[in-house]
Amino acid sequence: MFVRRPAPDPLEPALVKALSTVSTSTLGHLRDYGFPRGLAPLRRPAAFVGVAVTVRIPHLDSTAVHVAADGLRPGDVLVVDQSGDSRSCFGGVLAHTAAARGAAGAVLAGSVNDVEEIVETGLPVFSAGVSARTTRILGVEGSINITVTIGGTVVNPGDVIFADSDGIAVFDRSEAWDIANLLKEKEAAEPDARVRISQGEHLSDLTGAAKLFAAGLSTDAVR
Ligand SMILES: O=C([O-])CC(=O)C(=O)O
Ligand SMILES: [Mg+2]
Repeated sequence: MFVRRPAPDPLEPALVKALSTVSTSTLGHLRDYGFPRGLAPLRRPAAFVGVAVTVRIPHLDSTAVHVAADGLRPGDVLVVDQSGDSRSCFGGVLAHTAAARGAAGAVLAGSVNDVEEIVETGLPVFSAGVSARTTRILGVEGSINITVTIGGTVVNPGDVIFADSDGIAVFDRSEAWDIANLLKEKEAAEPDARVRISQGEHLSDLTGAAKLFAAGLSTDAVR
Protein backbone atom coordinates (compact mmCIF):
# COMPACT_ATOMS: atom_id res chain seq x y z
CA MET A 1 0.00 0.00 0.00
CA PHE A 2 1.11 3.55 -0.68
CA VAL A 3 0.21 6.56 1.47
CA ARG A 4 0.63 10.22 0.61
CA ARG A 5 -0.23 12.91 3.14
CA PRO A 6 -0.25 16.64 2.32
CA ALA A 7 3.08 18.40 1.89
CA PRO A 8 4.06 20.66 4.80
CA ASP A 9 3.96 24.45 4.60
CA PRO A 10 7.26 26.06 3.65
CA LEU A 11 9.39 27.77 6.29
CA GLU A 12 9.48 31.55 6.58
CA PRO A 13 12.47 32.85 4.56
CA ALA A 14 13.52 35.03 7.53
CA LEU A 15 13.71 31.94 9.75
CA VAL A 16 15.83 30.07 7.20
CA LYS A 17 18.12 33.09 7.04
CA ALA A 18 18.41 33.36 10.83
CA LEU A 19 19.27 29.67 11.26
CA SER A 20 21.75 29.85 8.37
CA THR A 21 23.98 32.16 10.42
CA VAL A 22 24.32 29.84 13.47
CA SER A 23 25.74 26.35 14.10
CA THR A 24 24.17 23.02 14.95
CA SER A 25 26.83 22.32 17.56
CA THR A 26 25.84 25.47 19.47
CA LEU A 27 22.44 23.78 19.89
CA GLY A 28 24.34 20.62 20.88
CA HIS A 29 25.83 22.61 23.79
CA LEU A 30 22.29 23.21 25.03
CA ARG A 31 20.27 20.03 24.38
CA ASP A 32 20.88 16.35 23.85
CA TYR A 33 17.97 15.25 21.68
CA GLY A 34 16.89 15.85 18.10
CA PHE A 35 20.27 14.99 16.53
CA PRO A 36 20.14 12.02 14.11
CA ARG A 37 23.18 9.84 14.74
CA GLY A 38 25.42 7.97 12.32
CA LEU A 39 24.83 10.25 9.33
CA ALA A 40 27.51 12.36 7.63
CA PRO A 41 27.56 14.85 4.76
CA LEU A 42 28.96 13.61 1.44
CA ARG A 43 31.30 16.58 1.51
CA ARG A 44 32.13 19.54 3.70
CA PRO A 45 31.39 22.39 3.98
CA ALA A 46 27.74 21.43 4.02
CA ALA A 47 24.94 23.63 5.30
CA PHE A 48 21.23 23.92 4.74
CA VAL A 49 17.99 24.74 6.52
CA GLY A 50 14.68 23.47 5.20
CA VAL A 51 11.40 21.78 5.90
CA ALA A 52 11.17 17.99 6.23
CA VAL A 53 9.36 16.11 3.47
CA THR A 54 9.45 12.58 4.82
CA VAL A 55 9.39 9.21 3.11
CA ARG A 56 9.36 5.72 4.61
CA ILE A 57 10.13 2.74 2.41
CA PRO A 58 10.59 -0.96 2.99
CA HIS A 59 14.20 -2.03 2.53
CA LEU A 60 14.24 -2.82 -1.20
CA ASP A 61 11.50 -0.69 -2.76
CA SER A 62 12.15 3.02 -3.47
CA THR A 63 8.98 3.67 -5.49
CA ALA A 64 7.81 6.28 -2.96
CA VAL A 65 11.18 8.06 -3.01
CA HIS A 66 10.91 8.67 -6.75
CA VAL A 67 7.34 9.97 -6.38
CA ALA A 68 8.31 12.22 -3.44
CA ALA A 69 11.32 13.61 -5.35
CA ASP A 70 9.03 14.75 -8.16
CA GLY A 71 6.93 16.69 -5.64
CA LEU A 72 9.82 18.56 -3.98
CA ARG A 73 9.53 22.33 -3.78
CA PRO A 74 12.12 25.04 -3.10
CA GLY A 75 13.33 24.78 0.51
CA ASP A 76 12.20 21.18 1.05
CA VAL A 77 14.51 18.59 2.58
CA LEU A 78 13.89 15.02 1.46
CA VAL A 79 14.15 12.74 4.52
CA VAL A 80 14.12 8.99 3.84
CA ASP A 81 13.61 6.27 6.45
CA GLN A 82 14.55 2.86 5.01
CA SER A 83 13.09 0.70 7.77
CA GLY A 84 16.58 -0.04 9.05
CA ASP A 85 18.17 -1.08 5.77
CA SER A 86 21.56 0.35 4.78
CA ARG A 87 21.45 0.02 0.98
CA SER A 88 21.30 3.11 -1.24
CA CYS A 89 18.00 4.57 -2.37
CA PHE A 90 19.52 7.81 -3.65
CA GLY A 91 21.89 8.39 -6.58
CA GLY A 92 22.75 10.93 -9.22
CA VAL A 93 19.38 11.11 -10.98
CA LEU A 94 17.50 11.59 -7.72
CA ALA A 95 19.98 14.26 -6.62
CA HIS A 96 19.53 15.97 -9.98
CA THR A 97 15.73 15.84 -9.58
CA ALA A 98 15.85 17.26 -6.04
CA ALA A 99 18.29 20.01 -7.05
CA ALA A 100 16.24 20.88 -10.16
CA ARG A 101 13.14 21.34 -7.97
CA GLY A 102 15.06 23.63 -5.61
CA ALA A 103 15.28 21.27 -2.62
CA ALA A 104 17.52 22.51 0.19
CA GLY A 105 19.05 19.07 0.82
CA ALA A 106 18.48 15.38 1.44
CA VAL A 107 18.88 13.25 4.57
CA LEU A 108 19.00 9.50 4.03
CA ALA A 109 18.97 6.94 6.81
CA GLY A 110 20.56 4.51 4.34
CA SER A 111 23.38 5.02 1.85
CA VAL A 112 23.89 6.82 -1.45
CA ASN A 113 25.29 5.72 -4.81
CA ASP A 114 26.68 7.72 -7.79
CA VAL A 115 28.73 9.83 -5.37
CA GLU A 116 30.46 12.00 -7.97
CA GLU A 117 27.17 12.68 -9.76
CA ILE A 118 25.55 13.77 -6.50
CA VAL A 119 28.45 16.07 -5.65
CA GLU A 120 28.22 17.62 -9.09
CA THR A 121 24.59 18.65 -8.53
CA GLY A 122 25.66 20.75 -5.52
CA LEU A 123 22.79 19.31 -3.45
CA PRO A 124 23.94 18.84 0.15
CA VAL A 125 23.28 15.23 1.16
CA PHE A 126 23.66 13.45 4.51
CA SER A 127 23.68 9.65 4.57
CA ALA A 128 24.89 6.64 6.52
CA GLY A 129 27.48 5.92 3.84
CA VAL A 130 27.99 4.87 0.24
CA SER A 131 26.82 1.57 -1.23
CA ALA A 132 26.63 -0.09 -4.62
CA ARG A 133 23.78 -2.20 -3.21
CA THR A 134 20.67 -0.27 -4.19
CA THR A 135 16.90 -0.26 -3.92
CA ARG A 136 14.64 -1.08 -6.89
CA ILE A 137 11.32 0.23 -8.16
CA LEU A 138 9.02 -2.61 -7.09
CA GLY A 139 5.68 -0.99 -6.25
CA VAL A 140 5.43 -2.84 -2.93
CA GLU A 141 4.70 -0.07 -0.39
CA GLY A 142 5.82 3.29 0.94
CA SER A 143 4.55 6.43 2.64
CA ILE A 144 5.11 10.12 2.01
CA ASN A 145 4.80 12.80 4.69
CA ILE A 146 4.28 10.55 7.68
CA THR A 147 6.30 10.40 10.92
CA VAL A 148 9.65 8.65 10.38
CA THR A 149 12.76 7.78 12.40
CA ILE A 150 16.19 8.76 11.14
CA GLY A 151 19.35 7.93 13.07
CA GLY A 152 17.30 7.29 16.21
CA THR A 153 15.46 10.62 15.91
CA VAL A 154 11.78 11.06 15.15
CA VAL A 155 11.11 13.42 12.23
CA ASN A 156 7.64 14.72 11.45
CA PRO A 157 6.75 16.20 8.09
CA GLY A 158 7.06 19.96 8.49
CA ASP A 159 9.86 19.78 11.09
CA VAL A 160 12.84 22.07 10.64
CA ILE A 161 15.96 20.31 9.35
CA PHE A 162 18.96 22.39 10.36
CA ALA A 163 22.22 20.95 9.03
CA ASP A 164 25.84 22.00 8.71
CA SER A 165 29.28 20.40 8.60
CA ASP A 166 28.92 19.31 12.24
CA GLY A 167 25.66 17.40 11.78
CA ILE A 168 21.89 17.64 11.67
CA ALA A 169 19.42 19.02 14.19
CA VAL A 170 15.68 18.41 13.93
CA PHE A 171 13.03 20.38 15.79
CA ASP A 172 9.42 21.45 15.63
CA ARG A 173 8.90 24.71 13.77
CA SER A 174 7.12 26.18 16.81
CA GLU A 175 10.51 26.27 18.60
CA ALA A 176 12.52 27.49 15.63
CA TRP A 177 12.64 31.21 16.34
CA ASP A 178 13.53 30.67 20.00
CA ILE A 179 16.35 28.36 18.93
CA ALA A 180 17.64 30.76 16.27
CA ASN A 181 17.66 33.68 18.72
CA LEU A 182 19.25 31.68 21.53
CA LEU A 183 22.05 30.35 19.31
CA LYS A 184 22.74 33.83 17.96
CA GLU A 185 23.04 35.20 21.49
CA LYS A 186 25.33 32.36 22.60
CA GLU A 187 27.60 32.62 19.56
CA ALA A 188 27.84 36.41 19.94
CA ALA A 189 29.71 35.89 23.23
CA GLU A 190 32.42 33.67 21.63
CA PRO A 191 34.64 36.31 19.94
CA ASP A 192 34.93 38.11 23.29
CA ALA A 193 35.98 34.86 24.99
CA ARG A 194 38.68 34.30 22.35
CA VAL A 195 40.14 37.80 22.92
CA ARG A 196 40.15 37.32 26.70
CA ILE A 197 41.86 33.90 26.39
CA SER A 198 44.53 35.42 24.12
CA GLN A 199 45.06 38.07 26.80
CA GLY A 200 45.74 35.39 29.42
CA GLU A 201 42.37 34.68 31.02
CA HIS A 202 41.52 31.03 31.64
CA LEU A 203 38.98 29.21 29.50
CA SER A 204 37.81 27.32 32.59
CA ASP A 205 37.10 30.59 34.45
CA LEU A 206 35.06 31.93 31.56
CA THR A 207 33.01 28.73 31.24
CA GLY A 208 32.65 28.09 34.98
CA ALA A 209 34.48 24.76 34.68
CA ALA A 210 37.25 25.83 37.10
CA LYS A 211 34.75 26.60 39.88
CA LEU A 212 32.79 23.36 39.41
CA PHE A 213 36.00 21.32 39.22
CA ALA A 214 37.37 22.88 42.42
CA ALA A 215 34.05 22.36 44.24
CA GLY A 216 34.03 18.67 43.36
CA LEU A 217 37.74 17.97 43.75
CA SER A 218 38.56 15.02 45.99
CA THR A 219 41.06 15.95 48.67
CA ASP A 220 42.70 12.53 48.12
CA ALA A 221 43.42 13.57 44.57
CA VAL A 222 45.39 16.68 45.57
CA ARG A 223 49.14 15.93 45.49
O1 LIG B 1 17.53 5.53 -9.29
C1 LIG B 1 17.75 5.34 -8.10
O2 LIG B 1 16.89 4.91 -7.30
C2 LIG B 1 19.12 5.57 -7.55
C3 LIG B 1 20.05 6.07 -8.58
O3 LIG B 1 20.93 5.39 -9.03
C4 LIG B 1 19.86 7.45 -9.06
O4 LIG B 1 19.10 8.22 -8.47
O5 LIG B 1 20.54 7.79 -10.02
MG1 LIG C 1 21.94 6.24 -10.81
